Amino acid sequence: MQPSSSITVRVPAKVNVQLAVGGRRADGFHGVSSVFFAVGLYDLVTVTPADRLRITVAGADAEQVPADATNLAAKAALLLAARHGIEPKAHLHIDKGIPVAGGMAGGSADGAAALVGCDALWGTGADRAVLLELAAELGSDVPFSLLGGVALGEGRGERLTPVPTGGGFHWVFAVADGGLSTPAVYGECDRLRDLTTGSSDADVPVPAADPALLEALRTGDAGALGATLRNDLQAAALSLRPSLADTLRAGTEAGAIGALVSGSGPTCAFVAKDAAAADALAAALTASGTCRSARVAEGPVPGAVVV
Ligand SMILES: C[C@@](CO)(OP(=O)(O)O)[C@H](O)COP(=O)(O)OP(=O)(O)OC[C@H]1O[C@@H](n2ccc(N)nc2=O)[C@H](O)[C@@H]1O
Ligand SMILES: Nc1ncnc2c1ncn2[C@@H]1O[C@H](COP(=O)(O)OP(=O)(O)O)[C@@H](O)[C@H]1O
Repeated sequence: MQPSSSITVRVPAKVNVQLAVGGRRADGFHGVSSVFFAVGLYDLVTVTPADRLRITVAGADAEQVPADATNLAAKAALLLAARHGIEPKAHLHIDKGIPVAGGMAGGSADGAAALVGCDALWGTGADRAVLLELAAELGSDVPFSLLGGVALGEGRGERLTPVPTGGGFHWVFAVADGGLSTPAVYGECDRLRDLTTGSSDADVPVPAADPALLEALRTGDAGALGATLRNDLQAAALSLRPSLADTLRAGTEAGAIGALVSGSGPTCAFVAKDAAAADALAAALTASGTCRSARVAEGPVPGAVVV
């Protein structure tokens, strides 16, 4: 394939409609049963030929995103180039639409988008299985950003099985001021478990997917989905950021049919019964003063795709 001048990849955010967290593993990760759900808030990653690897970032909170080799998109480009024994010559421009450090896998999204974009730019022709394997090396959530839709993530979240869904769902996301660190939230989860059980690992049940939640997804039943949302990191996120309780309450009082912290937070996610209810809920959340902004999104949507 001839290298083209510029390739743009669109990649969605995620919310975990279930995040069941097991005990710490020997490698420091936690076993999870994570039902990932891709929603229509997007980053755009544009890959252009260059004489070396360059990263630029624009969009909301761009100044909080590293424009160096620690950026997950840069790591993805370096990994793919090393795999094929080529120089990582590309300019990766990231346009952030996904809240930064918000529990919506924005960095993972950019890692997945960079894999897809660089593979297309360099004509390396990696097949899906190879991209998924490289994605898992980059981070637990990166494979899902490639796949999109709805999927059950096991292991540390990287082993994916698609989950069938019976239609679209309407979401509102309350974006907070400032982020939360994912390792800090897992650490707080362990600390809280230590306090209550004396051991954070021994008595923690092996996480498993909730059949009622899978059925709600399969039938497209928003009310049943709202009733079965679960996030084992929520108590830890609330412990580190108590004001999130006000956000969750504001959304519930404004008519949300389900509410939870998205992943490690601090973004709060709300299920609405239809598009009009989602708009009304977003307006009420904005007026409540309990979040920086409220954004409406539908899902599920596909993973990283060249546009
Ligand atoms: C919590 C979740 C929920 O989907 O995402 P966010 O809400 O932050 O986006 C994920 O588990 C985050 O996945 P990701 O952000 O890819 O994490 P990684 O880079 O693999 O790991 C970062 C750190 O998080 C902790 N970690 C991550 C995954 C996991 N199953 N157990 C863990 O304990 C570890 O401390 C690890 O060093
Ligand atoms: N491309 C990227 N976009 C956003 N953050 C990134 C990126 N690459 C590295 N990071 C770092 O990862 C941290 C977590 O960001 P992000 O992936 O948005 O949040 P979360 O892990 O909560 O979903 C950020 O604070 C930032 O320092």
